[in-house]
Amino acid sequence: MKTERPYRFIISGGGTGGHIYPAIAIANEIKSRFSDAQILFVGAKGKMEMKKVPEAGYKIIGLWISGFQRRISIDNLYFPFKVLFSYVAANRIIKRFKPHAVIGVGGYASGPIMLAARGKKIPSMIQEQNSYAGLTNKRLGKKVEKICVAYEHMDRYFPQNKIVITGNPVRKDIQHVEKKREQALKHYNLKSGKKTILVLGGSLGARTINNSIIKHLQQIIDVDVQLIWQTGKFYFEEMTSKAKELYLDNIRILEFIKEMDLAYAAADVVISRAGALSISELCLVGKPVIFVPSPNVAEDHQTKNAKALIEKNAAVLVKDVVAEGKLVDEVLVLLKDEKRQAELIQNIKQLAKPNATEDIVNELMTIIK
Ligand SMILES: CC(=O)N[C@H]1[C@@H](OP(=O)(O)OP(=O)(O)OC[C@H]2O[C@@H](n3ccc(=O)[nH]c3=O)[C@H](O)[C@@H]2O)O[C@H](CO)[C@@H](O)[C@@H]1O
Repeated sequence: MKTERPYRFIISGGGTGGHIYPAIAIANEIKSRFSDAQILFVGAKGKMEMKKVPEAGYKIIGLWISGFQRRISIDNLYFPFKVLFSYVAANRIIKRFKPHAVIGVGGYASGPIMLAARGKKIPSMIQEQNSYAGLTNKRLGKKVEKICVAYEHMDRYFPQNKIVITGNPVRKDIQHVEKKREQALKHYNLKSGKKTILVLGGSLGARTINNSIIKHLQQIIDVDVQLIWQTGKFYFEEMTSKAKELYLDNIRILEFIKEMDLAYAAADVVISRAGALSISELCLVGKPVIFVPSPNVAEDHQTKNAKALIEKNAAVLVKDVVAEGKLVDEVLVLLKDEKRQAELIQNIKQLAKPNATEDIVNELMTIIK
């Protein structure tokens, strides 16, 4: 394998922020080491990465690929063709771009590109964000050189000798939010004398969390705390129109948060889905958090992600089924209890992996040598 520079890497995957942002963090770290490196992203047509990756300054090619729907769907008729076409397209991309290595971050596009890379004996690596591995990654795990993971016991899914525990790559600006509180409150036009709750529903938003907040919004308004509430694009209009009737001086409702560093910096306590990247970021920023894991993900993996923290007394868990009844009560209790907050902050910070991105790129360099 020739390794003369400039290096060329393909990063494949996407679908949600939990796959896209780690991919961008890895790309930025490669660029900071090798400014002449060429990086090509490969995603799925129509998915979030086709917008977010170019916004981050990288080129992306979209494959015609999607998952097999578990419910009966007309789209499933196309599925075998999509697999075939995307595999052919992936081979063409690999042949033209001639990468030194391919990194798969999960999501539909990972499969065809990683398989095409293996067919051409190009070194490849998986970055698995969750405490659970999906079917595609489990299969790919047998074929790749390295698997960078964020949780212990991943040998349940992958060959032990390929696993390296690095943590998840987190965007650089999220790593140092301590000094940004005043700037953050100003950004959201909120007051520094008041407590602030940040509500996050993962990159796509979370219906149960939104319903829990809207149902008890008056309770939040009554205790005079501030709210930064990310609804996700599917729920934004519904939530803003329902909230309109209330007095909203302390409430900021947002479809999607671009400046996550400022959102974290402004927060005293956080309510969040338990997506792997949100968890890694919350460990780094060290905030008291109540997790409401999504029950709608493969093998209930968000509950497993969250439990890894709950077992260490590093976060609070409210199950999705009971959230509408008790989430707002729980967050208001936590907001008053500074002793409990301090305990959670201390424990969650212990789980942070601030060097994850550097360690992943170190591993990447070993597979091309
Ligand atoms: C519904 C679903 O399939 N969720 C999965 C998806 O999560 P999903 O993409 O929802 O969530 P994650 O928590 O892993 O990551 C969210 C990312 O989006 C960013 N963000 C979020 C909201 C916002 O307004 N602005 C913003 O920038 C966060 O800072 C974070 O970097 O991938 C994760 C990683 O494989 C999985 O653990 C999740 O189970």
